[in-house]
Amino acid sequence: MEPSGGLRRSGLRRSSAHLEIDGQSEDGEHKPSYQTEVRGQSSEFMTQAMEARVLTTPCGLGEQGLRQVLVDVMEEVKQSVELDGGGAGLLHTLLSSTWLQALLQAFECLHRFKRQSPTPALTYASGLSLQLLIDIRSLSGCSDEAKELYRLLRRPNVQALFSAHDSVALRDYEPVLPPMPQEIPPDEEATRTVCLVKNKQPLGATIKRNEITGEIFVARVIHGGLAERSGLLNAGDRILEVNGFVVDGMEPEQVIQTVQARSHGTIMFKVVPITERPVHSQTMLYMRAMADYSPQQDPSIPCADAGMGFQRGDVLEVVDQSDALWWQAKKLPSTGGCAGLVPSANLLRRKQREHWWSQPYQLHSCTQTLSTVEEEDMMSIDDKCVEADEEAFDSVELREEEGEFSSSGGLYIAGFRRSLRQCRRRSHSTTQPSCSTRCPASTALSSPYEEVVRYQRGAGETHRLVALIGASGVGVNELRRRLIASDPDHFQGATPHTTRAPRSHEENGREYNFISREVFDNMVYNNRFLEYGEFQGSLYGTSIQAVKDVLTAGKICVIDIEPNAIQAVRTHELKAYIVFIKPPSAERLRETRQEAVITNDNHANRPFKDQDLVDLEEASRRLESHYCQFFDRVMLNEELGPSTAQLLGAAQQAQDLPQWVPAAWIRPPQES
Ligand SMILES: Nc1ncnc2c1ncn2[C@@H]1O[C@H](COP(=O)(O)OP(=O)(O)OP(=O)(O)O)[C@@H](O)[C@H]1O
Repeated sequence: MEPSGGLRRSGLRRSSAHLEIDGQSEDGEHKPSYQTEVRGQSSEFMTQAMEARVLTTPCGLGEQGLRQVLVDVMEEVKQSVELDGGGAGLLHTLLSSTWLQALLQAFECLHRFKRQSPTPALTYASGLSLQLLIDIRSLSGCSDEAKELYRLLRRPNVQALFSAHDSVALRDYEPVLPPMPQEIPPDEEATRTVCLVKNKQPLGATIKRNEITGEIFVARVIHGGLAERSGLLNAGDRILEVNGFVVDGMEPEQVIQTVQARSHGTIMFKVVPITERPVHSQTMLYMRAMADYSPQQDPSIPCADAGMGFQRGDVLEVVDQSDALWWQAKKLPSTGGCAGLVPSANLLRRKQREHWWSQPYQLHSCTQTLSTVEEEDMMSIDDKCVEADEEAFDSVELREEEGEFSSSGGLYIAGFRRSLRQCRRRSHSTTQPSCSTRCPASTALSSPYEEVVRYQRGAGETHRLVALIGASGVGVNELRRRLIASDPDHFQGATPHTTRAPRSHEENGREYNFISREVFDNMVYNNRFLEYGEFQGSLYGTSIQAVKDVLTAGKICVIDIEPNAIQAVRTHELKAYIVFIKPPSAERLRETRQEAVITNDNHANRPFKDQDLVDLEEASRRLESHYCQFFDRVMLNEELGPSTAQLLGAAQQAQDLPQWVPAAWIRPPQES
């Protein structure tokens, strides 16, 4: 029981029933009030019965006494017990408890004493009379009244009266309080009865056992769960009983079974609350998962049922980071339910390193054989391309270019050169191919979560770069070309650089920026390229500046990239919106790609074969499975018309609607 100074009337509330017994004397003086907490849900009729009782109880407790109020309450509770086995029974047990009765007796005793106790007029009357006698004698000429007072004070009977007064005033007349009942366990007053009403939802708390003492504790309270919402159970509380069963020495599983025995209805815990409650600071932290996690496959999770699985790309709202190892989070879009346990960034990184239980999307090629095999796969395709007739590529390039001129009414759309696309397959990202930075996968390993924030481009800001990515042959370039052609004043590609000599029809700065190998090398050295590569002895690359030129001209820059360039475009200044172009099913591919041509085999520009469709599906699946966490949008390229319209919508939404972006993009440049 803890005193409180409020003036509340007693009552049981409907959903979180407090029994509050307050006092106010008839003369309006505040009396100490006592509050016993029995939270939980009492039944409707109990609530009404108690509230009715309260309303008819006179305010002043002086005459009737607290115990009388309690006796009345108990009488009503007794009648309700037969009707309601939950809340009423609990309240009856509480009000009948010996310790509560003893405390109320002590309270009444003190209350009576405070009202009736005589208080001395002076603490030392003899001393004051002596002082007066001395003062009067020291006067040179005193009045008759002063002489009279002097005579009175010197009388032996008056002196005896003062002396008697002083000895009475000095004595201690504190009341003797009734003894506390012997049978109360010493720590009984430190326990709390917590009553929660379960309605088929989980309790939202985990428990642990002290292996030495066998004591059971609340290990963690899950955010948004029943226990957390009640505010009555805290991590560190020691559980003594569950529904009347003593739990000390029980296996945690047995305790859980006892709790789970009731899928709904009242569960009563007797707990010793933790003395120092942890301070919860509400965090508004959002993280994009850069790794997959499955609690069911993680033997180290403290409670798999409380765990929450996620996949790369999921955005998590982290609601509790108080535990260094296990955070609590909700997956967005959140339906407002219970949070789940997820490994902290450090723990997940450690697990990824161990990686014996999980499948991180792509371990770095230094450490994982699979990745190496896949890379070799791609290289072998590359080699085949290189072996193909050089003239074939040149003629394709020329034809494309002519097509672009004619289809766009004299408009030239840069950046579609076949040779550039071919050279990409052995390309480099802007960061030099050091082992740790070359592929985005390595970054994800060091950072399994990426903090994200909601971002919407401001009116005066440049547009976000739109970067398309997809397996070769899926239609990335076809869609990009159609998007730009649909509104060339609004969309534009970035003009690539090459060391190749210009052809007769080519203009510097239109098809390519033609530069010397020396200049190209210098640009590579200074990290000026998003990606670059070599094809048939010439270097090709897309520079950051070429993209920025389009953006600063107020247009939306649309480029296509290889996975190696993902990291290079995900920057504060480009804020790339990455669209993954996905093929439809093999059957739909066959139907829609009747007129399509492919250039990723020994032959350039030949019709799709069945095996091409199978390969395309497989390459696309691999690409998605490795890099999906970086995709802002996944788009199916089924039929060209609707797909172009869909891409147009996505590119526009990237500029106009709020999107999750890495928090580092939004922070001031020096912090990112
Ligand atoms: N939705 C579609 N329906 C029919 N044909 C399509 C569709 N999308 C693309 N194509 C055709 O498929 C072929 C390959 O497309 P595209 O050249 O755009 O592929 P890509 O993804 O850029 O790959 P690469 O860089 O290897 O050429 C082209 O002939 C293109 O016209």
